[in-house]
Amino acid sequence: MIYTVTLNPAVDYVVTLDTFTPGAVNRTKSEAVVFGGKGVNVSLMLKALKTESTALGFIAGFTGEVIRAGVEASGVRCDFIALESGISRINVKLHAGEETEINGSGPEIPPEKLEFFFAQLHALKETDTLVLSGSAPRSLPQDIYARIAQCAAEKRARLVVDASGALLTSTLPYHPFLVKPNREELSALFGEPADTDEAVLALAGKLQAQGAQNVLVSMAGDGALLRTAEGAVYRAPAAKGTVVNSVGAGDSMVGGFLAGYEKSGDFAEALALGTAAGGATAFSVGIAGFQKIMAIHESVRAGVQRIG
Ligand SMILES: Nc1ncnc2c1ncn2[C@@H]1O[C@H](COP(=O)(O)OP(=O)(O)O)[C@@H](O)[C@H]1O
Ligand SMILES: O=P(O)(O)OC[C@H]1O[C@](O)(COP(=O)(O)O)[C@@H](O)[C@@H]1O
Repeated sequence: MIYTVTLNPAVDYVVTLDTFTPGAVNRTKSEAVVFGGKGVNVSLMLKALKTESTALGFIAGFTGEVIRAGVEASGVRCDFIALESGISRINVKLHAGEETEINGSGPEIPPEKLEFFFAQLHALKETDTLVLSGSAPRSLPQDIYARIAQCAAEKRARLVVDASGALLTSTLPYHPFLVKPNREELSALFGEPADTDEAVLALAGKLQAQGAQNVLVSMAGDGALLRTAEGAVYRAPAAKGTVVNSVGAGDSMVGGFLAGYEKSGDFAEALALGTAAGGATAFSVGIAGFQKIMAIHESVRAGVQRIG
């Protein structure tokens, strides 16, 4: 079973405006509400690709209940822990020429609820995959990702991490099967530019030297690069289409990659499906559905190349 962990799920409020003027009253042109948080999005994409998963994490208040109901209605099994106070985040995604995001910090998670979460993880098995994605609410200890990663390692479950900064690096000693930074996150991790394929691959190699197995670097409209544990390098072109809302594209790439890898055990296939899934979501308001992904899958797949 694939388990996704979203310590900090969110309702994403996606608004478009012709122009955005700070300090003034701005009126929207369109608005939409979608359920988000990185692990939740991975589960939604896995479902779209007919791959089962269970969504874990913490929800709170009316927004938490909306997230649970929405995710369950999509057919994803949820085992969220409900908090007794606070609300799950409402993250604002502003589209006014460029994309601006305002992400909340999330509700307080009391120690007993955290203990309950670790008890859930205790049931992990060697055949399971644990996907650890997104930020952690401020109330959680700084080593939270390391502790979860250690738990997965003890159970010999496959670990996948999509997070930034110290949250990501703290998991590397536990040898995650896959990490998926985007180009900006990769550059920020090392304080070095990641503006060419060579630079990206060199930094991906540094992540491997610190313990990561396979490194998938998403590069938005420039596609993606994968450096495998064996040192093979694959490049995928970005899908062609009109961008509607690229929020969730990275999570969709992780979901697509895992669905592709589960089905084929082949990195090129996994990369192709991940890239198609990411593109299809960028061309949609929320997480893309099966038809939209399949419509671009073949052309992306034909463009995937082994370059090293
Ligand atoms: N503008 C775009 N055109 C085509 N594909 C895109 C676009 N934006 C994202 N994607 C696809 O989704 C993947 C993940 O997007 P990216 O923006 O890099 O991730 P994140 O959301 O984590 O920042 C990319 O590698 C690409 O395959
Ligand atoms: O946990 P974080 O880092 O604040 O990110 C949460 C946000 O990320 C998203 O999951 C989208 O992530 P990506 O665009 O990286 O795929 C949103 O749905 C959510 O609002």
